[in-house]
Amino acid sequence: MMNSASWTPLHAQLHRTLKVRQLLPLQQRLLVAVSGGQDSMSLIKLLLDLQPKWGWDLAIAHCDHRWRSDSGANADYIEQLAQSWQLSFYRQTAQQIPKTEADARHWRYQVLSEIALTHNYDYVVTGHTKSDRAETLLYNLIRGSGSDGLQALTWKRPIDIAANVNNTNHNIGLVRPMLEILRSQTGQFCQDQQLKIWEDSTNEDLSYARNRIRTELIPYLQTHFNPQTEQALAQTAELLQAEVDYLEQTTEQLYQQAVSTEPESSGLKINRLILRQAPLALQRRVMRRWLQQILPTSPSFEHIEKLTALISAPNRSQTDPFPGGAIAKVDHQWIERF
Ligand SMILES: Nc1ncnc2c1ncn2[C@@H]1O[C@H](COP(=O)(O)OP(=O)(O)OP(=O)(O)O)[C@@H](O)[C@H]1O
Repeated sequence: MMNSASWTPLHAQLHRTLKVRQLLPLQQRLLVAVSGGQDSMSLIKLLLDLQPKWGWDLAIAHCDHRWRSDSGANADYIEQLAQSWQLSFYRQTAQQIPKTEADARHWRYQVLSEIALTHNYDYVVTGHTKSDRAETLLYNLIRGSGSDGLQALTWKRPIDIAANVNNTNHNIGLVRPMLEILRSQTGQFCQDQQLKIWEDSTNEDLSYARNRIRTELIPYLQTHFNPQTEQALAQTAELLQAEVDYLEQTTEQLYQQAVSTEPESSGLKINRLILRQAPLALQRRVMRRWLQQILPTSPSFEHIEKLTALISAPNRSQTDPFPGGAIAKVDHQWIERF
């Protein structure tokens, strides 16, 4: 058991968040993703200290992208820490060095889900913070994302199981328990706890946009507009998340009512009379849902708008071809894919 002197306000905050949001139930097997940076180092230390109260079985996973000459030493350091804490340690080294941040992320989640599946972990836990949430929201806002992108980093979602892994009966949750904690707090915590951290210089090389949001845009907004910018953005993300959840549930119900259940149409017809009653926000979402079924790529704003226009267009109206060559056509109350 930890002594009370090492119980800090951050321990209390995380403990409370876990309780209130019911993110990581008692006694579960948790695979904690540790990069060596201040956020995930704080995460593992905090979870380790809370472990006696929750009875989890903790382990560490580290993915070595081989981006830096000292990345092996970073992995060794985390391995030693795991040993000193008597935790299982899983290390995966990239065969090919990922070229972009997105490739690296994709590989990382694949590795994490494979380790979790193979070794029977119920949850993968990452160290994303409130600051990450604020940055992700801004990043997506600038790129023209709708509310789905602006909800920016959810607390909990099922992890995408890699396609090459067959055993999909096992559901693994991805949990981000530190979304109420700021990066400045994890920095301070590592200092106070004398946790050595590995600064991630790859950010500077590979993720210009994200890095500049962090080092230029947020400080600018803090200085000139609102010192609590990170709080404000993260709060917006939190509100949007609940709204998006609600809209998605309603969309699913409407979609199920509107899509044809005739066996020969196999979901390729949708009833526009039903959709006509619905507000535009739901029309767009149902159309996006339908397009996701019938297009090979993810639908763009323009695709969704073209299809939504058919809901009130004259009979026999049709769209231009979508990627993959399909078109959508109006046949009385139906919109059909050809
Ligand atoms: N090399 C790594 N090995 C293990 N876990 C990692 C690694 N890199 C990142 N993580 C995990 O992911 C969290 C977020 O890291 P970071 O912000 O660098 O990733 P990101 O790519 O911006 O996030 P996202 O994956 O959501 O896009 C870290 O706190 C850590 O838990």
